[in-house]
Amino acid sequence: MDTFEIDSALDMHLHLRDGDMLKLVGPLTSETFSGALVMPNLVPPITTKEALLSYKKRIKEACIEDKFEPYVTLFFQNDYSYSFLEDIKDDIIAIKLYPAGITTNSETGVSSMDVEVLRPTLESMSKLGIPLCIHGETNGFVMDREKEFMPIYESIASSFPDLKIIMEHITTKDAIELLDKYDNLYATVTLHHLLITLDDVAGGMLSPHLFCKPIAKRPEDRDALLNAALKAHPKLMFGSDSAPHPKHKKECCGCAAGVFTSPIALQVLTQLFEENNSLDNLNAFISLNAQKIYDFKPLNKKVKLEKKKFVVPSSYKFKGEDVVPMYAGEVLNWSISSIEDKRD
Ligand SMILES: NC(=O)N[C@@H](CC(=O)O)C(=O)O
Ligand SMILES: [Zn+2]
Ligand SMILES: [Zn+2]
Repeated sequence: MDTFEIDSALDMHLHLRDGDMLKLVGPLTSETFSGALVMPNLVPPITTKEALLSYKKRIKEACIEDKFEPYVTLFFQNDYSYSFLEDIKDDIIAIKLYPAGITTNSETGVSSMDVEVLRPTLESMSKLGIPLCIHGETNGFVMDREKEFMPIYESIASSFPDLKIIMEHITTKDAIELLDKYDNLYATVTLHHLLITLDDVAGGMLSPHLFCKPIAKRPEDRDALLNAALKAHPKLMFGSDSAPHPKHKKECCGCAAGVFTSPIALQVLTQLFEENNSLDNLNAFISLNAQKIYDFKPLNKKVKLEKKKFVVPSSYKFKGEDVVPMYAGEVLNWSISSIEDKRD
């Protein structure tokens, strides 16, 4: 097969940032994706309706208007009242919970993952039907953080059976196995975690552009993630976790965590699914599963890809911003050939 069509691609975990960085990366996602779930970890994080609506407006201005829907989220706090959540419910797709200090801009996240501490907000979310997205890592040894978080997912899932819980950017076989144990547990997986292991990050020369949280794991973890994605496991969605940081914050001492994949995601996914004879499942993985899990209908946007070499730019620049994508300077087998969009 030399061409492939993706119907209404959705990125269910995306960092669009703000200011000039938003103006740089917004168009790169909105050109080809129909919509994206946008993470709230700005500085300060999105915790009020005012901040949420004005961020959504800035995203729409930065992106190609009318062709892209940003599904915005709120940063989880323990003290959100029921009436506040009831009022904001229709403006958000989910609420994102970060353990304090576990990743970029999560300092004001929750300091305890005890279900009883989280109960008031989770109870309101459950009653109002607001899904909960979680960055699931403990502060244990870096390779074990996600695995150690599994009992926490289990206690939330069993305490709130009506709450939809999304394990964000899963990186382990353990998380894949947990998916099937609870009806209300779902997950996103990134492009890079389908491709790399810790060896690619630190096994040879250090690759700062592949450094992210959670850190890439073992080959058996990557294989479990890839198998589930290739068969379009119905509880698994594509979420790039494309997380741009300025080049000088990646290529330095104290490298920021995050891999920037927005401009290459569709091409590389097509290549990966083709190589594994699974192209028939790609539209489910990249769009249909998310539509079912979150229960919405995206804007209609068709992207055609063709088997033609695409040289990944060495970096993307706008004003003072300079961001290096995954596979910078390398050649991909697939490229975008046309984009057709129309509103339903
Ligand atoms: N994934 C990352 O390594 N970084 C993300 C935050 C996150 O998703 O944990 C970021 O905002 O930079
Ligand atoms: Zn995260
Ligand atoms: Zn993220």
